[in-house]
Amino acid sequence: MSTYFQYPTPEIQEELKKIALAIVAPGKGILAADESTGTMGKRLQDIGVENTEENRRRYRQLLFSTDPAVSENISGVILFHETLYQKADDGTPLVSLLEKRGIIPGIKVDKGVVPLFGSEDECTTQGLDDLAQRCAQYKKDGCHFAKWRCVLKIGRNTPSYQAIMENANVLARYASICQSQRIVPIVEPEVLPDGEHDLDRAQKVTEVVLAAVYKALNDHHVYLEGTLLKPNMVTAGQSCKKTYTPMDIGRATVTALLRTVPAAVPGVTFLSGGQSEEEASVNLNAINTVDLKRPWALTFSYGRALQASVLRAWGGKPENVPAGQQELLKRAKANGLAASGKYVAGSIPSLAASKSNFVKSHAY
Ligand SMILES: O=P(O)(O)OC[C@H]1O[C@](O)(COP(=O)(O)O)[C@@H](O)[C@@H]1O
Repeated sequence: MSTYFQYPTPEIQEELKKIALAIVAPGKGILAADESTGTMGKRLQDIGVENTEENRRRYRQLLFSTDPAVSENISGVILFHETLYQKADDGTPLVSLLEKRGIIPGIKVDKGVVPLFGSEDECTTQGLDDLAQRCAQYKKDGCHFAKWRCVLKIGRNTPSYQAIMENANVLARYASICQSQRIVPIVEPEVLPDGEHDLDRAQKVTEVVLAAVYKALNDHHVYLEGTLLKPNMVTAGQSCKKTYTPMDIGRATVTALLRTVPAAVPGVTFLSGGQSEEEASVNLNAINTVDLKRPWALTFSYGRALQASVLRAWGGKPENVPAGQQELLKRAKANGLAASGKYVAGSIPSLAASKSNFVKSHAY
C-alpha cells in the first residue's frame, strides 16, 4: 500500500475552506431547495398545484425573492439543475437573486437513488459519469458547493456491509471530483428514520455509517477542511414506541458525531428527515446546548422543515407570495437561533410548525 498522495494546491485549499466557513458562519445555515422534479411534484400535489416547469419556477422565485433580511440566517441555497437556468418574471436569472442577497448558490449533482442488486431493498446513488465536466460548468455558472445524497435503511439485517461500503465510497469519489473543480462537497449519508428501532440503535448505525464515510474520504485524500457533512440527526425510528426528549436526541447525535467526524471538518449541516418544522428547530437547539464538546459548527440544511409553511401559505396563488415569504423568514430565523443554541421552543409560530413532514421510505 502506497501512502504517497497530494492534497489540492494551497490556493484550492484556501478557496474551499473559505466557502465552507462562509456557509457555516454563526447563526446561518442552508435552504435545501434542490427537490428533484419527482419530489417537487409530491410537495406541489399536497397544496393542489400542478407539477409543471412554470409552477416550479414561480415557487423558486418566491423563495429567492424573499426580503434580503433572509440572508441573516441563510448562507447558501442548494439548487436543482433546472432552477439554475430559470429566470424571474423580469428576466433576472434566479441565481442572481441569491447572489444579490449575498447567498451562496449550491447545486445537487447526484442523479438519484438506484437499487443495490441482491440486497434487502437497499440502494446506492448514481451520477459519477461526467461529474467533473458538470462541476466545471456549474462553477462557471456560479455554484460554489454541491450536494450528493446517499440513503441507508435500518432493518433487522440492514444497513448491510455492501450498502455501507458502496455508499461511503461513492460519496468519497464524488467529494474528490468536486474538490478538483473548486466546489465544496456536502457529503450526505442519510440514515432514514423508517422503522421501530430505538434511539440507541439509530445512534450505533449512524456511528458505523459515518466511520465508513470518513475512512473512505481519507482513502480518497479528500481535504476535510473544504467539505461539509449533511447527516441525519440521531432520532428513534418513526414507529418506535418509546419517547425521547430533544436533549436525548441532542446527546445521541453529538455523541455519534464526536466518535466519528474529525474536528478538521468545519461544519455539520443537518437534514430535517421528515421532522416537523418545530421539531427540527427544537432538536437543533438541543444539539447546540447539550453538555458535550462541539469542535464543528452544527447547523441546518433543511428542505421540508424550512418549506412546509411556505408551501401552505402560498398555495400556488400570486397574491399569497408575500405570506409565503414571511413564513420562510420565520423558519430561517428560528433555525438561525437554534444553530446558536438560542431558540426558545414555540417562540416563532408558523403556519405548519407542528405538521409532520415524514414521507415513508424517502429514498427517491
Ligand atoms: O430525493 P430528492 O428529490 O433528491 O431530494 C431529497 C431532499 O432531501 C434533502 O437532502 C434533505 O431534505 P429534508 O430536510 O426535507 O430531509 C434535500 O436537500 C433534498 O431536497
